[in-house]
Amino acid sequence: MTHRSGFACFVGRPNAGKSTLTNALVGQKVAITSGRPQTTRHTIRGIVHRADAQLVLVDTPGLHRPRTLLGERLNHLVKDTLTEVDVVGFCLPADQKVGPGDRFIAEQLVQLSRDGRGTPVVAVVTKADLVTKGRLAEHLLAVQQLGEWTDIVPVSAQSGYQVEVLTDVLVSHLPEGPALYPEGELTDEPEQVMVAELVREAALEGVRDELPHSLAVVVEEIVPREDTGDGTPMLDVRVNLYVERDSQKAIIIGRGGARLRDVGSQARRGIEALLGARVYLDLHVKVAKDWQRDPKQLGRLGF
Ligand SMILES: Nc1nc2c(ncn2[C@@H]2O[C@H](COP(=O)(O)OP(=O)(O)OP(=O)(O)O)[C@@H](O)[C@H]2O)c(=O)[nH]1
Repeated sequence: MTHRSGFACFVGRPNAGKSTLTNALVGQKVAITSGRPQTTRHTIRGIVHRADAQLVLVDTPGLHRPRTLLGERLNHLVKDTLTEVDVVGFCLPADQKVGPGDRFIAEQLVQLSRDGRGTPVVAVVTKADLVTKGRLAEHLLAVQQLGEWTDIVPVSAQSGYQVEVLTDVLVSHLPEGPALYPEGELTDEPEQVMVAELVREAALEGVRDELPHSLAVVVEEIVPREDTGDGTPMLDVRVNLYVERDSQKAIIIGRGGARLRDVGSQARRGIEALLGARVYLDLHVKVAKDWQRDPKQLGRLGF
């Protein structure tokens, strides 16, 4: 039996279902999903282990037109990722007509496969459960006409429809080779980034409209506590949340600090599950003016 291994990534407009699909393929929640666009800022990988293959999924923040410097950095990150993978899955949600955003990404993919190594692109029609068979057929035709795809696969991450088929198709484009990661390893993303994602997700809950892109989260340190009293392991996790304006700081903190306490306890539950230890979470909210437009600050905040 030949064994294949390699990298795949999903691209697509915001909300196309990339993170949810990654989770469905990997079978465990690793990336952060939400009903709002562009919550995934970092490249988070999930790994599909099979007897005949290992598929490493790179979850990208989504190609989009750069509006701020942050947007440009994200696009570079995406392009770097695309040239490094063995196969690209271009996600197009079945419940939305092919639009200018999709055409923009399609053009970029064509350009990339010309400049790069001719990376195969599989068109993935996501959220198939949301439409009728007739509508799905129409959408598949529209997607076919959008560009040159090695395959077109309709899937539903929600119902599991064709998720196995998609895995087979992606695996078929990987080179022969041994497993790249030991089994059981779900992500090679540093723990700190996942902790930051959990805090960011909790902090944006319910206030996404007010501060969608103005929040950066940096984990300063994760240190085991020396003396925990009863001997059970405990970690001190210190996290800074950066916003651009004082008014945004007030939103995060809430009246009398009530909201920040809720954010802390919600994030802490996730972090304890992730790190497998009790956690003391120390959150600090800071104002960094116009951090999205300042290259120095972007560097310091990890972008
Ligand atoms: N019904 C249905 N909803 C889905 C499916 N896949 C994703 N969704 C929903 O679509 C929304 C967006 O999904 P995400 O996975 O966060 O999309 P994304 O492409 O990663 O989004 P960005 O991180 O913004 O680029 C969420 O509300 C999901 O629950 C699916 O197969 N069926």
